[in-house]
Amino acid sequence: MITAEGITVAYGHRRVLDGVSLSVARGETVGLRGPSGAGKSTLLRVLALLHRPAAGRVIIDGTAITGTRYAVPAAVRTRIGVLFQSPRAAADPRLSLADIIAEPLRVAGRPEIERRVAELADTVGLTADLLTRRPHAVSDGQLQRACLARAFAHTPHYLLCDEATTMLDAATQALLAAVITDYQKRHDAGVLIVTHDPALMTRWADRSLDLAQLSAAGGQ
Ligand SMILES: Nc1ncnc2c1ncn2[C@@H]1O[C@H](COP(=O)(O)OP(=O)(O)OP(=O)(O)O)[C@@H](O)[C@H]1O
Repeated sequence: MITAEGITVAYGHRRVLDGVSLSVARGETVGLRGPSGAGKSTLLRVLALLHRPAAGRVIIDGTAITGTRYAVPAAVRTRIGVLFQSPRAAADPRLSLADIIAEPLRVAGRPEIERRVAELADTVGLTADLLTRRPHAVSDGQLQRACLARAFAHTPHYLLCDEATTMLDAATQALLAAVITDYQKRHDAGVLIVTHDPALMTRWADRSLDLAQLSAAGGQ
């Protein structure tokens, strides 16, 4: 299980999250909603160990985490995969799609990177001809698939999706959701989706949470 416990975050003097708690178990899909600016992305970044909260902690499979990013042991850090809203902002425009997918494998010094990239590309439905292209030469949907393959690189226990299908057409959105659901079934992964789309939330999430109800008084 991945748990946020009493998370408080302030940017300058402005408190964005105030003692927020939530948990996502392996195998379940949790939807997180809330008005724009409520702090959904901020909470997701805290859970992804990208942002250190002013108070509270993240607990992953029973281990309380101290620190963020590379200060967290790789064995724990790699249990989390993240997919952001904009693949263009999340991918280096100078790299080929193959290199984008390979990034986390190279950082970890993994062997047989080419084989693993081909396997990951296959998982998300990217054909070999697309892998040599750079982001400007593929669609948003294709690039988001590469970002999803990258998120799967270390076979995470938890996948955090921040409005990850918002800018895609309905068909591509459904395809990505199917890929994620299939991954979830195969690996018993916990999935957290942040979305403004009530239909998507109903279709996809096992349960949905309203960020406004997760702070100190009503954490769950
Ligand atoms: N790095 C930052 N520095 C300063 N303020 C920030 C930063 N990141 C976010 N904020 C502010 O914190 C508040 C919460 O932002 P956040 O993106 O977490 O909300 P959100 O619920 O995800 O919004 P949206 O649904 O519009 O994406 C917003 O007012 C935002 O402007």
